[in-house]
Amino acid sequence: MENRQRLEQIDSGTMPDATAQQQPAKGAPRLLLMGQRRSGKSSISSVVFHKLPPNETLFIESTARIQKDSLSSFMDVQIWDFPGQIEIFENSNVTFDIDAIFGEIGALIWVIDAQDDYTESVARLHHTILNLQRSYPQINIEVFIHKVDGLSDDYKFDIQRNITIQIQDELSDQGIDNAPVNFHLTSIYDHSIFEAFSKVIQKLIPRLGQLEAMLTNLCRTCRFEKAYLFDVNTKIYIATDNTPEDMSSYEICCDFVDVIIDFTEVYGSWPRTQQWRDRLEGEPWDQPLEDQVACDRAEAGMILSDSQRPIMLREVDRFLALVAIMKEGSYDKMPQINMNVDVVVKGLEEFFRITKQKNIVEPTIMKGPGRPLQGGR
Ligand SMILES: Nc1nc2c(ncn2[C@@H]2O[C@H](COP(=O)(O)OP(=O)(O)OP(=O)(O)O)[C@@H](O)[C@H]2O)c(=O)[nH]1
Repeated sequence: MENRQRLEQIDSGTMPDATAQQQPAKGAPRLLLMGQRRSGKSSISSVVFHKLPPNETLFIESTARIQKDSLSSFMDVQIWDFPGQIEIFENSNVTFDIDAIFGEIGALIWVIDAQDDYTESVARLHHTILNLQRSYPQINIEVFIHKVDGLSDDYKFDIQRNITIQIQDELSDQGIDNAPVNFHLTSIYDHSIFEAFSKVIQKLIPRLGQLEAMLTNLCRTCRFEKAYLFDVNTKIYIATDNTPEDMSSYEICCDFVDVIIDFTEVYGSWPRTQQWRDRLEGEPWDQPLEDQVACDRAEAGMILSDSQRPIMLREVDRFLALVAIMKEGSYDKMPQINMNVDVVVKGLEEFFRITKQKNIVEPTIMKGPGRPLQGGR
């Protein structure tokens, strides 16, 4: 208890924007950002969760205390950003309450600066994994090999191979062969950081397989190339169909979400005047407006000029949107496509209504040292 209080005294800082005012949701899975000083932890958190333009991270000051942040979206998540100099397991000045940090954890994200000498960071990561394996063997450890912008593909993959082999060899020397450690190449200057976070968050979603099956079926029936379910505020995709991963599709869909959000922020929404409505319902359409629109939610469409492929966005709820890239020539089938999308959107709504309720009824799903979240991949 004393340790917990001490921890709370150390970590009273928050991020400088509106979401930071919220108290971290109790029982919400926690993502811990750890790694060496200046490896890019605060930048990652600010770019992904606070939309800070990457160039402005140059002015972020070094973190002196644990920064706690909470994301209230389709699911509540806490993000704890640790100062690089804090050594949790062997600290002669402060004893940390390890259970207060690692209980209820969703994942530990270890950030390694790929543009710097990473020997010490890898040694600390190894030490951390060994300590966690004793009490929390199921905690997902996600290693972000970060700042890979400006590095050639060969060099990036060399670094990834080196780090992976080093960690695996050292762990297997200690008799640990199946530690849940995953590696991602990331940079805040492109979409790779959002993609990596998407993969981390997806592991926290109960029954992810059902979501993927819904999107896979939708792609098959509507002949979509790719479909993503986006958390619109962070551009994290929380599910996609089962066709092979395709970074360029994800980038296009991310940019489309950005355009729609920016457009909405600038122009907002406004009620139609009666005069405007009369014009829309008059000649040559002669139908009530409600019968003319495909759905009663926000939707948007655009044709990609590179190959005449339409891209569509449909709001699911205030946090989520379905974004799909269609095949060339799909415009002829729009009525059918709209009907199918309607059904899937309703299904998605129902899915989140049920899983949210379940998580409230069964709080133990997200508790317990190192317990995996139910249904995680
Ligand atoms: N080139 C490049 N620089 C990055 C990237 N991410 C962060 N940086 C830069 O790295 C520097 C350190 O970033 P911080 O986010 O303060 O690092 P930190 O890990 O939070 O540092 P501490 O708070 O000291 O632990 C900043 O100048 C960032 O602009 C990236 O993906 N690529």
